[in-house]
Amino acid sequence: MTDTAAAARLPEVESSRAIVSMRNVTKVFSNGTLALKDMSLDVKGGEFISLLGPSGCGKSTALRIIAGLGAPSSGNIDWPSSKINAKGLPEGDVGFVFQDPTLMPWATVFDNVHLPLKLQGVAKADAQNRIMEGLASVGLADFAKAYPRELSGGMRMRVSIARAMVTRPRLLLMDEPFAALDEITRQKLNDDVLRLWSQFGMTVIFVTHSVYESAYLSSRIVVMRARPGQVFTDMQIAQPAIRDHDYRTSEGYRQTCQTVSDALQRAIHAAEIAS
Ligand SMILES: Nc1ncnc2c1ncn2[C@@H]1O[C@H](COP(=O)(O)OP(=O)(O)OP(=O)(O)O)[C@@H](O)[C@H]1O
Repeated sequence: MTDTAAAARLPEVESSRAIVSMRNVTKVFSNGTLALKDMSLDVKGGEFISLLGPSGCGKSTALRIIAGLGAPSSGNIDWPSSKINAKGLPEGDVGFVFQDPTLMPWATVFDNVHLPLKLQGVAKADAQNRIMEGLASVGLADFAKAYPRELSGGMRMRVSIARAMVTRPRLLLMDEPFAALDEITRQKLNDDVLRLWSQFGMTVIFVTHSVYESAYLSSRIVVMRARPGQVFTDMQIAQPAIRDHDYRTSEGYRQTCQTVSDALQRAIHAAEIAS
């Protein structure tokens, strides 16, 4: 993972056609909490969308509903261009990275990355090339035989990303994946994710609290508000196709951070007025 690789050119947004659409999704939990109200969002192929908002505004709830890890109370999720399985989910089209790497501690790095393919019935021998390619793509080809306890937090997260990518999902969902990591590791992983996005051209929805992270990564930022949780502002981010250390220190990046930060402040204020 060199700086050159991190600075790879980013993909174009494919088309005007959504690969997934949230349509008027409302979520009320069994304890009565209204987590989302009438949330609609069209996600187009090749986009890198950050869901940004204050704690409790429903970012994770929205992501989990898109992933099929929770059902909406009303409204629906449409997959206009995917083959849908019996559970109403797209076949093999979605990968999920959680804040915690959630690796199996008793299994090697290789076996952890094999898991999604194993669940699809792909034997280890047949998966060998794909797993090793996946590990190489996150700089961990030499750690296939290691156990999670032997890795740093950043390396464990890389394994988690390789595992989510091993089925080559069209849509990668990431729920605050780097929130628990130190700033230096976080910046490196931000560059890794941009490089993977460039290499594989998947669509990404990335949940974060960080204005700076969202401004660095995204082609589009959806700012959410709380009480009720819903989209407050939806912004296209006019950034250069190449993002690297120079971009991090540029006036363009500073201005984007300012614009996003202002939108976030307005979203927080709107929720305060409503409560
Ligand atoms: N399983 C649940 N049962 C009841 N309430 C829940 C459940 N999960 C989330 N909530 C509530 O729904 C609201 C939205 O939570 P959610 O985790 O989606 O917000 P978030 O924006 O991701 O927050 P954070 O940034 O702190 O992770 C919160 O009020 C939360 O307490």
